[in-house]
Parts: sequence; structure tokens; C-alpha cells
Amino acid sequence: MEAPPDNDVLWARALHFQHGDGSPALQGVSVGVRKGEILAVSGPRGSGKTTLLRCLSGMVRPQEGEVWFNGAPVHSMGPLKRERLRRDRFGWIDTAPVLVPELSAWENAALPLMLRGTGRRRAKTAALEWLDRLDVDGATARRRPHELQHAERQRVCIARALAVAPAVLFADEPTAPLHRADRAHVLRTLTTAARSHGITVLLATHDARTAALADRTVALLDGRRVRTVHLPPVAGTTVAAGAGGTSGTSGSEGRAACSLSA
Ligand SMILES: Nc1ncnc2c1ncn2[C@@H]1O[C@H](COP(=O)(O)OP(=O)(O)OP(=O)(O)O)[C@@H](O)[C@H]1O
Repeated sequence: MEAPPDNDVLWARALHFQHGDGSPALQGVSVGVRKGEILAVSGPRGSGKTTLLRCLSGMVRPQEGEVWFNGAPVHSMGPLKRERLRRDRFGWIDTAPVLVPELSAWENAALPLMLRGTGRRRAKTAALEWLDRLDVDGATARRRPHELQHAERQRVCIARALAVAPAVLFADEPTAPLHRADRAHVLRTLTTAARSHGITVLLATHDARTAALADRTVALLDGRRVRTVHLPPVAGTTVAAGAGGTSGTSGSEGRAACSLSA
């Protein structure tokens, strides 16, 4: 068995994942992510971005292949151990905001901190700071999720994920629910916070401008790593893919190659 490279915080080899109905979501994907790196996972809809993030975070187990986090084999951990790993070391931002309806915005943002043992007062202070950085003011922070706009709920989810300073943050199209004008600011807040706290980020996106904020891009097409994905602006025309690879393209290569459109 090949040992994961020392400088990769997260490393996966030859991942295969098939859904219950037989749909092949990943077909032999390998990827390594260095500590503190912001890695964009790009590709058109249905290319396997979400499935890759789920396998890497231990949310699901690939049928074949290996996932290593800091030298620990995630692929052979049982559900409880993977659950604990996700709670203690990972953060997750979903495409759609999911909050506890009975709790206020700040309580939602503070919840993972409190689950990790931080006292209520300190957790509240940290949550409010992160909410403020994401333009959620004090009055809004006291409201329950149903009183917030959809975009505000997503900001709360992003604050919640950053507040614990996870080792690895998985962000699946995190700015999709935001107004177009707000996306750049929120993404910059997210990437700046990640860089200043040494958080490794995996950012799934089909948007070239979002991928451009990352240090490096890996592209997927039909569940396989490809060197380039060129999507024409009009849906329904041709999709061109370069040859697959197991190492990442450099930041500039990745950005140039991933001229994706929404
Ligand atoms: N629950 C499921 N059951 C069956 N097939 C699924 C399921 N979820 C995803 N798929 C299929 O698996 C493939 C990969 O999906 P995945 O969601 O990982 O891609 P994606 O790149 O994240 O797409 P999107 O940008 O639309 O979220 C697609 O063909 C998709 O239709």
C-alpha cells in the first residue's frame, strides 16, 4: 500500500463511488491537499464534486480507494469514528443553509464550539465576531432562522463553519444562495479567514471566478479527474475535456483551464 505524502493533510487514491441506483459518481479519483491550501474542485453539474467532498470528509465511504487525513485511514474507520472526526476536525458548508430552527442565529453559529467544550459566553463572543465579519449584525444574530432571509441564513452557516477553525473546511458551492453582488465579499471573507487561521479548504464550484480565489484547481468530468474542462456559455453545446491526471494542476493552469460557466 502506497503511503500518503507527509505534506498532504488530506490524501485520496483511486476513489470509486457508486450510488445505490448504480450511478457512478466517482471513477478512480486521486487527489492530495496540502495543509493550509485552498483547493477548488471544479466541474459542471453532476461531475462528482459533492461526492468527492463527501468521500474526503468521511461523510460517505467509497466502495474502492483510500482516504487519509493526517496519516489516519478515513476509509477504514467505522461510522462513529468518522462522525467524531467530522465533528472535531472538519467543517462543512452546504449549498443550502441548514440551521436548527429553535435556536437564534448566534446560537446556531456557536453550537459547534459548544459541542467541542467551549463555554457559552466565549462561544457567543466568537460567534458574534464571525457573524459581524460576514455582515450579520447583532439584531439579526438574535433572530431565529425563519426570520432571516435565505442569504442571511447561509452567512450564519459560513460563520458557524469558520468559528471552530476546523483543520479542513469542505465548502460545497457555499455562495450559491447569496445575491450575486454579495458573493465576492463573502468568498473573500471565507478565504482570508482560512488563510489567516491555516484552515485547509476544499471548495466545490462550477464558477471560474470562484475557483480563481483558490491556490489550485482540480477539475472533474463524469467522475474522473481531467486536466481541463471548457464549458461553452450556452448549455447544450460541446464539452471538451483534457486527459485525466492524478496530480493537481498549478493555480494558473487550473484557472486558465477552468473557463466554466454557470
Ligand atoms: N443520491 C443519488 N442517487 C443517485 N445518483 C446520484 C445521487 N446524487 C448524485 N447522483 C449522481 O452522481 C453524479 C455525481 O453527482 P454530484 O452531486 O457528486 O455532482 P456535482 O458535480 O456535485 O453536481 P452539482 O454541481 O449539481 O451539485 C451525478 O451523475 C448525479 O446525478
